[in-house]
Amino acid sequence: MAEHSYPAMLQLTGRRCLVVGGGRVAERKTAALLDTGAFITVVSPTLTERLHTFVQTGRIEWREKAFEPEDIQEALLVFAATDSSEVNTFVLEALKPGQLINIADRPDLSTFTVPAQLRRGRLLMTVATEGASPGLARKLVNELGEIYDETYEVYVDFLAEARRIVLERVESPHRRRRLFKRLLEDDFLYDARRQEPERLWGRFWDLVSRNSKDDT
Ligand SMILES: C[C@@]1(CC(=O)O)c2cc3[nH]c(cc4nc(cc5[nH]c(cc(n2)[C@H]1CCC(=O)O)[C@@](C)(CC(=O)O)[C@@H]5CCC(=O)O)C(CC(=O)O)=C4CCC(=O)O)c(CCC(=O)O)c3CC(=O)O
Ligand SMILES: NC(=O)C1=CN([C@@H]2O[C@H](COP(=O)(O)OP(=O)(O)OC[C@H]3O[C@@H](n4cnc5c(N)ncnc54)[C@H](O)[C@@H]3O)[C@@H](O)[C@H]2O)C=CC1
Repeated sequence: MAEHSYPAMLQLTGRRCLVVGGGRVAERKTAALLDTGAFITVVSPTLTERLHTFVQTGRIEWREKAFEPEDIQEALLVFAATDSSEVNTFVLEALKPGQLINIADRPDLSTFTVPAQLRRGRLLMTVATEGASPGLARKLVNELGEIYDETYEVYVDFLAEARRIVLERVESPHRRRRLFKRLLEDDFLYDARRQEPERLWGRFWDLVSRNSKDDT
């Protein structure tokens, strides 16, 4: 039986991440780390223009040199993204217990691969093919982007706040479940799409007041 990868959302605030290489692939992996709160170090004699701007704006640290095993230090995630498979394997050999590695040209030796992603605020959709076809992952994410437009950022924020209020005000688990289900019906999404917060919240409060009566 084939062994499949396990999906997980990593919280990287305050953790160290090391990117080895400063080309196109390293740039993409680094860009995806920027808003995670991780400390990002890039080790490479050269950088793309975009990586240079990340250095200039203080978003990443740059060690302008070839990779050495000491660079690994206490990084949780390590990305070996140079154009030399020998260097990438050298990075793997320097890995210490507990560190996770992504090797750009060797998915078979990697502890994790990176899926294609579409973000709408707190909503994240990812597509992975376990290395079978990164292009397909990208294509499907582009298709998802057409269906799940920017409205979803507002909508997910609304759902989060609405959920918090329901948890605070409605005691009966049965009523809560019914409300959560009701909130996912399309009329709320349509209100979010029309950018009419008053109408959206009006509908919500109306629903809550009807459903929290006689609550025991
Ligand atoms: C295993 C994996 C390891 C990893 O990197 O995590 C891996 C491996 C390899 N990719 C290769 C090629 C390309 N990869 C892309 C693009 C992406 N690659 C990504 C992920 C992954 N790529 C992981 C598997 C993900 C999965 O399947 O679920 C994405 C989804 C995420 C990201 O990188 O952030 C990002 C798209 C998202 C976006 O654009 O937003 C493009 C297109 C382009 O560059 O424009 C090309 C060129 C076209 C082509 O070849 O298809 C090669 C051959 C290199 C060579 O020819 O030597 C290897 C090595 C091999 O297959 O052995
Ligand atoms: N996983 C993925 O998504 C993809 C992986 N690839 C693979 O990734 C490799 C890298 O691709 P690109 O970024 O396009 O290459 P690139 O040629 O743009 O960049 C390579 C970078 O590695 C740096 N480098 C070289 N030797 C180094 C060393 N000893 N220590 C530190 N840095 C060093 C270079 O200075 C350069 O910045 C490709 O050779 C290919 O095998 C290619 C496309 C997508």
